[in-house]
Amino acid sequence: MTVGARSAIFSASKPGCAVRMASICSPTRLSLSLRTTLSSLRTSRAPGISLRSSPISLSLSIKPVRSNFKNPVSASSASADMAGQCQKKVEKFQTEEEVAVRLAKYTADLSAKFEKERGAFTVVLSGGSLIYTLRKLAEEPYMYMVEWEKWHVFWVDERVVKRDHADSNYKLALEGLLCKVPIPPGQVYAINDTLSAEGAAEDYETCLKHLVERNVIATSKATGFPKFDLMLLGMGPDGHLASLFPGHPLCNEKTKWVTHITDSPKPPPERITYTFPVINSAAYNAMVVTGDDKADAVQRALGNSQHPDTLPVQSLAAEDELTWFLDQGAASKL
Ligand SMILES: O=C(O)[C@H](O)[C@@H](O)[C@H](O)[C@H](O)COP(=O)(O)O
Repeated sequence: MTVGARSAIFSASKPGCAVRMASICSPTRLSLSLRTTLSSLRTSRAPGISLRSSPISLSLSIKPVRSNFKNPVSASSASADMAGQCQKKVEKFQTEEEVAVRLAKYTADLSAKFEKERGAFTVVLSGGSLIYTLRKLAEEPYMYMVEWEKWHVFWVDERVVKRDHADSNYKLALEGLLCKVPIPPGQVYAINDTLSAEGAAEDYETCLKHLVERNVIATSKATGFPKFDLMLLGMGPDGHLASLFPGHPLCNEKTKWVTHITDSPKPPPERITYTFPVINSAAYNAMVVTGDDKADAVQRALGNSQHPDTLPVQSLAAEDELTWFLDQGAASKL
């Protein structure tokens, strides 16, 4: 059944969070079980709805290792010191489909953990193919396992374009996930698309500071930077993550939470991005990589490569746990 476009007007009381979004969610086809209003959907875990919880078959190979990699971009910072201690896991799957199923379960499990522990779940998205790989989260059984009203959604990087532009990471996530699940609109934090790249980065950082003050976003005791519960990240074939590109000085930023770039080698050129101290202060970081065009960068990051140059993704860590999710193509050179 076709559900009409969902109007989402976002507004917040503080200037830093003055994000207002006119919905660009196109009519979406939802399954029979979702033929309902959002409010009734929220009660769909009530008796009467039976969840299909058949066992999920995974081709799973978990290789937990203690990370001992150095963080060359911020070696002297507390963030890097803590990041070096983080638990690192690598999970490999045959297909992208299997990665998608595992990622949905992983995210739903962390959502339940933080809902219980903190009463909120702060999730940071990237753009790119990650959003497609997150698709299972909006399907049974995961759809009904998550308390969506506890979610607060952010972007690790965003292109400085209007929110209805084809390049917008917000638009990508809205159409791929957010318009299918009942997250309160005021808890989806898009950038202010009326500002310059510099202005949008400052505005986003102010928004984050306001949310840290309210304890919506936790603070890392180790680094003093915000501690998001989960960041769902992608990597480019060149080893970039967020909008932190190889050899770019932004990789060395140690003070700002959010910064901007006007010469991104991946178009469009103007973007805002979280910095490494913030990314590496997240409780959980998930790096989701599929496709054999990324096998070289994966090998550089996880293999025994002695390559002298450092890719940004090699500096990735997390305060509690970093997990790499790879399909066969991405893992083909490990
Ligand atoms: O705005 C962006 O460009 C993305 O946030 C970017 O950091 C992305 O995550 C990687 O480039 C991987 O993208 P793909 O998975 O599509 O290769």
